[in-house]
Amino acid sequence: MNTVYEVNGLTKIYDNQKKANDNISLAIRQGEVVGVLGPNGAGKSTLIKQMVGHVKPTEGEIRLFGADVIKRSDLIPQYVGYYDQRPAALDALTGYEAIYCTGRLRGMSRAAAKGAADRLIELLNLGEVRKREIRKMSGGQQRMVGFATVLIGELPVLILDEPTNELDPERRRQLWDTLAEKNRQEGTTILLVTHNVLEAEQVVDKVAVIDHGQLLAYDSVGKLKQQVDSRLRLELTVRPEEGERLEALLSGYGTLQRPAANKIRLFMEEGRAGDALQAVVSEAGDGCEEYRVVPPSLEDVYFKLGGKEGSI
Ligand SMILES: Nc1ncnc2c1ncn2[C@@H]1O[C@H](COP(=O)(O)OP(=O)(O)OP(=O)(O)O)[C@@H](O)[C@H]1O
Repeated sequence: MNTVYEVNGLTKIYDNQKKANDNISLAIRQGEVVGVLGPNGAGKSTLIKQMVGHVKPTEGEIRLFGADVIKRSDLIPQYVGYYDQRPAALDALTGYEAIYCTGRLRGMSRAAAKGAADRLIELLNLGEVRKREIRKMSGGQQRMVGFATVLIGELPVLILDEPTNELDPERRRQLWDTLAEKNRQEGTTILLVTHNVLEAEQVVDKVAVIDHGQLLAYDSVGKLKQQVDSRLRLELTVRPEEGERLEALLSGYGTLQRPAANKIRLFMEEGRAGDALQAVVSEAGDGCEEYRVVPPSLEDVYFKLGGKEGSI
């Protein structure tokens, strides 16, 4: 598999002496979907801004298809579609114009750009804002138009910084589905920063976890999960006054947590799940209002590796 991006020993110290990236090295191969996770201020945006040539590294190198992007920043727009929040520079254009013009800037013919803009408007349900100026759109609509401008031109690499911010659940799903489809059909390489860990899990192959500017982990979702915890989790919603009795009932099956008065979590080896469930079904009675068994999630990985609760 070809290497798309290679980041070696990347460090960024801003003028205020803030070290936002600290010796980060990673490689992204063709066709991979990589999620960058980490709490607020971890250094995620700083990393990708350097990868698209918007911020100059203090140390280290970044190669895009083998070329040094610091020396050859002209190559970036040819290969990389970068989505940074909303298309502020295009504020005075309508939805259609913004998408079409971006296609033209990427070298498409008039007919090709028109056809592609029409298809994207249809695909992303943007008919309502086709003729509306971007500055008069809602935040979510602006973001979806921004997303369409990234997609036009079928660039081989997409880099997206928190693309689902401000989007409603239906739009979020549409965005994730569109990215997954693009990756599957065109082999597009995708790097995205997101706080939607649970949603990202449906799409990403690999995860980079960053905190305090350092890369804490970089691996496939499956490998990270194994590394963090391969146990299943039984989650119960209980009547608080029954909590102690139920904890006693389950204590022999694994490790218990009581995250809230009405919640009990039991981490257990796969082989114990049947017996633990049996105990709940036959002995918990009214004390347990709801229960479910869940495998380790990307969210578990994130928290275990240093992500902070409340920051996603
Ligand atoms: N231009 C700048 N000058 C000085 N410090 C900066 C600059 N940009 C970012 N920082 C600082 O660098 C650190 C990393 O910021 P960055 O935006 O990369 O984090 P992030 O992980 O993307 O955060 P968030 O999830 O909140 O968007 C933060 O402490 C931030 O305050």
